[in-house]
Amino acid sequence: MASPTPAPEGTPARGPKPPIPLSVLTGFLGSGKTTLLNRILKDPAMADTAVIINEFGEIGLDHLFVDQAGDGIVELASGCLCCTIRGDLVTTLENLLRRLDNGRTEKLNRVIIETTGLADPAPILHTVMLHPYLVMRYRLDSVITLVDAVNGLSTLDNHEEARKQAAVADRIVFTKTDLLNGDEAAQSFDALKDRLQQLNPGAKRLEAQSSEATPANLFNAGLYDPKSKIPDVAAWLNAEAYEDPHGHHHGHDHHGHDHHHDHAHDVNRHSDAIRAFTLSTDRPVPASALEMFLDLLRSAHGPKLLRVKGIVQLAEDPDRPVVIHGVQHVFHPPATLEAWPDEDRRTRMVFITKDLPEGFVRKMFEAFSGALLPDTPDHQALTDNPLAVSGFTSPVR
Ligand SMILES: Nc1nc2c(ncn2[C@@H]2O[C@H](COP(=O)(O)OP(=O)(O)OP(=O)(O)O)[C@@H](O)[C@H]2O)c(=O)[nH]1
Repeated sequence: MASPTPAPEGTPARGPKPPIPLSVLTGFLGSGKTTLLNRILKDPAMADTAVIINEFGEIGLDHLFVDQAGDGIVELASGCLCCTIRGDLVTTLENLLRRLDNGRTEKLNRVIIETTGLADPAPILHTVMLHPYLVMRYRLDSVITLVDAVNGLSTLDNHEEARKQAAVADRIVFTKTDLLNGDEAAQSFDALKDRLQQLNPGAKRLEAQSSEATPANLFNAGLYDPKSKIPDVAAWLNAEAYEDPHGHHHGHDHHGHDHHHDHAHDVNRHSDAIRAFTLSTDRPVPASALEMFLDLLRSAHGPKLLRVKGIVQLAEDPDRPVVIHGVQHVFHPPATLEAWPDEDRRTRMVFITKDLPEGFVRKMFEAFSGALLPDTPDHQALTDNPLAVSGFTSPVR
């Protein structure tokens, strides 16, 4: 069993290699993952990609195979690599690095992990985020979720896993749009899009059959675009997309009924427990307050945080923003940027939560960041007695 090695032998002395972008391709059973992969792997922009899949038997990449190597990694005619998860994902990811470091593979531009149809992508992201070596060599790029335009709505209605897959996506790709015939199908597709808007307003949407489903549009959704020095934080966060298109302000709705979600019932009879919202403040946040906020949120409500992304202006170092990125209870090591990418220097965080109301997170953030509401315990009280936090769930929906 391979264990992480801090400095692989044979690494050229010219410093560490840039981390390899890693994307997760997910989508419900039969949603068209293999079909899309087969198509995009032929694109020259996908050269030197490695695809990790669960079972070869399931995937129709046979015609691309040319060479079966001992480590279970297969070289495709396109120059890409393909491997199954034979041991665990860590071993598979290490094997790819080993090939790169010992020169058996010359270049590795990208890794794509195709999940099984029923998988929750979070544990895959955790595997990389929690591993001290892998987190240095790979960087999380995008979660791409495929949604069947015909069956997607009923799949979302009936399967929790499908809702989670959609909620954590950076890209939502509609497949089988060619099968949408007639008014009824068109209406159902509109309802599907509305439903996804509720689950995950920030994800960019594409149609698999259209010319827009290119590698450039599917990938590079992460914070770091290798071509630009200053990361495009605004595109990564896409915080504007979380704003209510109907003009209701979430933040002013702490008490009683939440009309934003009421009108949503027209399209969403099932009242998803998944919520997407954004918090922002132009007041710099003390580093200790940020740490306590995230710690408390993570330790008390980790499983309910499907995805958290943010850029934070620290009181101690306001010119160098900190980027946070969490999936459930696991947070990526925070990254400090050398400068703000544009003139917007507000702290902005986007949340996709399950069974965790927006008002609760908002109040907790306001308490820690110092923007106190009159009826909110101050952050000193919260940290003196973290159990007190549960006390202010009651008035908030
Ligand atoms: N008409 C049409 N059929 C599609 C499209 N995408 C996929 N299919 C078909 O849908 C079926 C399932 O596609 P796959 O690519 O195998 O789906 P998958 O997500 O990899 O399936 P699993 O690995 O079983 O989860 C196949 O018969 C495909 O030919 C599409 O855009 N239009």
